[in-house]
Amino acid sequence: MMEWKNLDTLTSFEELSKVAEVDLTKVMSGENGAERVKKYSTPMAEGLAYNYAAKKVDDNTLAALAKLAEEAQLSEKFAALYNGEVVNTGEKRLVLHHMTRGQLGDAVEADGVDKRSFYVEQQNRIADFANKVHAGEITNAAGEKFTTVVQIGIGGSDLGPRAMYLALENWAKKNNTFKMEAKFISNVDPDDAAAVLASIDVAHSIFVLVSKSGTTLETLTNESFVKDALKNAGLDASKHMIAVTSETSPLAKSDDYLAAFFMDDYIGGRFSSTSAVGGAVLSLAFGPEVFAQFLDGAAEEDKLSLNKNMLENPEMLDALIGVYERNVLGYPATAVLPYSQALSRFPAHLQQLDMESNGKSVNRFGESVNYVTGPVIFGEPGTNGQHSFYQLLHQGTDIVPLQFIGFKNSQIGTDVVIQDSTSQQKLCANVAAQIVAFACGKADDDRNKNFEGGRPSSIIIGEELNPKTLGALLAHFENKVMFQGFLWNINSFDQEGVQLGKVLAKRVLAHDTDGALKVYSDLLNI
Ligand SMILES: O=P(O)(O)OC[C@H]1O[C@](O)(CO)[C@@H](O)[C@@H]1O
Repeated sequence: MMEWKNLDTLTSFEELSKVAEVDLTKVMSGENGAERVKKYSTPMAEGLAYNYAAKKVDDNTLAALAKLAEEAQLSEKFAALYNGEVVNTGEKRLVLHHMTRGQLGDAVEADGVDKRSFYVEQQNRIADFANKVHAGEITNAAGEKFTTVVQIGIGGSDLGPRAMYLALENWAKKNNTFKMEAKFISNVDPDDAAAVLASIDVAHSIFVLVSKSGTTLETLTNESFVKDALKNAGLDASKHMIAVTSETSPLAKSDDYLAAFFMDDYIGGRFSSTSAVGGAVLSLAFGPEVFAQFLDGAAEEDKLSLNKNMLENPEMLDALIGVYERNVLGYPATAVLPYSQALSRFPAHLQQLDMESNGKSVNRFGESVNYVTGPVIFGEPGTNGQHSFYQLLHQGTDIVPLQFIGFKNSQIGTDVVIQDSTSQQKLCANVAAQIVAFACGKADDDRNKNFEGGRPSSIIIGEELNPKTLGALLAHFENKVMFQGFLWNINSFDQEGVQLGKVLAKRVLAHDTDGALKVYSDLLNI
């Protein structure tokens, strides 16, 4: 029988906290280190590998983590999720984003339809629409082709799709699948929309309004901003806009759009990159085949997440090690450090994915938990981060676990040899150096120059960032976050914590304020 229990009630968690802490400075030095790097690695989909040699684990820790995975019933809970149980208890919803890229278990019927068929139908509709735009069958009023796609959305309706677009932009150009440039408007700051509009040719732009709820203030404001700009340019806004929303949202039945594509309430915003939310902009930008490859990569990684053997399930393993670091070793944050410029917005996407999902202090039954949950997530691409916040990571008073991502090859392939190495080699040399520097440190009599070491990291390594490896990478983190939510016994699929600020902002705009809120409103001239 499946039981949802708090982490601190599990015997295996108690046992885990008694396992001796691994001293990375010892185990990662010399031949020991070489052996560990070869041993502590597990294959991911699409030729990626999750290497955890520089984590504070050994066979004893791993055995304790495996027991924890079993007692917490991680595989059973994942099965309950993809087989259509109401796992999102807060909102009383199913959680079906995996179905946008495959069928992991039973067919799930909801709202009177088979959900997998529904998501595939939307993908097909988007593919057909994108193909017609690329072929010049759907054009602007003057019969000219659209050249630019602009996504209007915020949170999950922006971060994932934007990060994925940037991740594949240069790959698509190099592989001759680049169809249209994409831009994104998210912030309600008027300078965001104004700057994007000033940078494009509106007459040849198609706008994708993305809002699952159809009620998000920022997105509706930016829609009006864009419609105004189109009107001022003498254009019919409804001929330049499509919508991605849920069938129950106010946008669904509007005549304001050329077409509407649907997702539903069973796909959380931050888990929506593989739904129509990412599908529309990515299919328009790179073609539906590229989007399909991205889905294939995610589907392959999802299959690995089914593995009951933790050592062959990179997502479960990553999640368990993260919980060990957070709840036993007491580390407060996690840095995501892709050594790939194309992944420049990937950490921002993971921030929402992880922190909006697992930033909770009550369990799935609404009771307070007596342990810490989701860590603070931040990150920047390497090597830029090295010249910014790595000082604190190497010598600061907090230990921050690190998640490196690196690829053997660049996407564009243009490179230069300076001092006997290419830029790509320099990039990769840096990530290798950082892992060892963080783990082993370096003793120095001058305390200011001393590196304690013992700072854990993992790395996901691949040949190249392409649609399939990107899909696998995305699914890895989505599933990791989900497994951690199961371990903490929290609901990773709602986000009540964003509501209070929205309510107060409405009061400010309605001039219904007193006390501190009134004074801040006056100071900001509202
Ligand atoms: O797609 P929507 O409904 O506009 O929501 C956008 C974002 O707003 C949030 O609900 C938070 O306010 C996110 O979870 C979501 O990704």
